[in-house]
Amino acid sequence: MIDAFARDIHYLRVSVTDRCNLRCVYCMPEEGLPLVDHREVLRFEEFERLIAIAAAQGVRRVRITGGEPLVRKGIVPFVARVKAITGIEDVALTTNGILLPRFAGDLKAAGLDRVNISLDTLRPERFRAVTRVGCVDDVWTGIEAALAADLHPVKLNVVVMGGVNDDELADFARLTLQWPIHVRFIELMPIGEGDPRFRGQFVSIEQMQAKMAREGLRLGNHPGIRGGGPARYHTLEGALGTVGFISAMSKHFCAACNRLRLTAEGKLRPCLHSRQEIDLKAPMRRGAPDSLLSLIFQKAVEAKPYQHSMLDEGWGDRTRRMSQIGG
Ligand SMILES: Nc1nc2c(ncn2[C@@H]2O[C@H](COP(=O)(O)OP(=O)(O)OP(=O)(O)O)[C@@H](O)[C@H]2O)c(=O)[nH]1
Ligand SMILES: C[S@@+](CC[C@H](N)C(=O)[O-])C[C@H]1O[C@@H](n2cnc3c(N)ncnc32)[C@H](O)[C@@H]1O
Ligand code: SF4
Ligand code: SF4
Repeated sequence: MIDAFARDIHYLRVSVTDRCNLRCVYCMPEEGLPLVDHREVLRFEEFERLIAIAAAQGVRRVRITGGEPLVRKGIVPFVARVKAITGIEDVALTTNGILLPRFAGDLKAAGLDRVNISLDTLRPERFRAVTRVGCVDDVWTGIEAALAADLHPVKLNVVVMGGVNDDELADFARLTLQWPIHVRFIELMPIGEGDPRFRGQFVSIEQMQAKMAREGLRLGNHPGIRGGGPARYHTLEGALGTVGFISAMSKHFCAACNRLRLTAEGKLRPCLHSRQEIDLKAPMRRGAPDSLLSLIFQKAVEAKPYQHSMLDEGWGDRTRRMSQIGG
């Protein structure tokens, strides 16, 4: 699907649940969010139908996200069904990793291509503070399980926050000397719970790179690894993995945007930042044929803005947090 700015939209991010087993401070309020009623969340068969319709229009990559996708029952057979859809070449999952020890092998067997695992700190007490409930060892066991299952390339997502974890950049980067993993540093976005933190804790990619250089790390350019996202990759000499940067704010990558989002409630969101959402669930449940649902996909593609305006406008959307959009 080609949008109004000649961008090829071929990547669908599917949030299969708004629920999560963590409460990351920049993503969810401590008490959690009012849970969407089960009946309002799409059934896996409904997601499958919509993904097949998107694939028929040129979507080739699917990322399963959430909330935490691994807390939803039936996720493994769902992955297998998505992988079997004609036209889908790459099925990836973004997860906090806590449940990967249990699921990595089965996900691989079901056809999952790869995982991105979110981990913002290597320090146990800090991890507990950032996620409010989590245990960092569980994520490490999850990373090892993903590597053992060959869910390759295994990427780590690190949201960098000033005064919280920006003293761990070198530690994270050095992990790539010992492990074949791809560490990606992400700029904090003023979305949902990230909004009030943004002003005080934002660290730009340029600042991160300057800090790493001061700490003696020499990053060489790297042509990139398998993926459809916006990260720019570098590497340390002799490393098994890479170090990537996702500059969502300071140097956004919207001109190369390739994606649409489908929320757990069956709404198409043309842009991460824009509030607009287009409902697919109601027409689908009223019996709309594939041709009509295809048109709705096209409308969403047409509605994509050229770029986000988070720097000028901040968030201001009280109805949505990152866990509800899928990141
Ligand atoms: N501004 C912006 N940020 C995004 C977008 N998509 C993903 N991100 C952020 O980039 C980070 C990494 O996202 P992932 O879910 O790991 O996916 P990805 O980097 O697109 O995936 P691959 O490169 O295909 O592995 C997350 O913090 C997302 O919130 C987007 O469309 N716009
Ligand atoms: C919303 S989570 C959903 C998937 C899964 N629960 C996880 O944490 O990987 C997807 C990604 O969004 C990132 N994210 C959430 N809020 C963010 C914010 N305000 N700024 C930047 N990234 C954010 C998370 O760190 C994570 O990598
Ligand atoms: S970032 Fe992921 S793991 Fe953390 S609260 Fe949000 S959805 Fe859950
Ligand atoms: S912020 Fe919007 S336009 Fe920019 S890359 Fe993300 S989805 Fe695309």
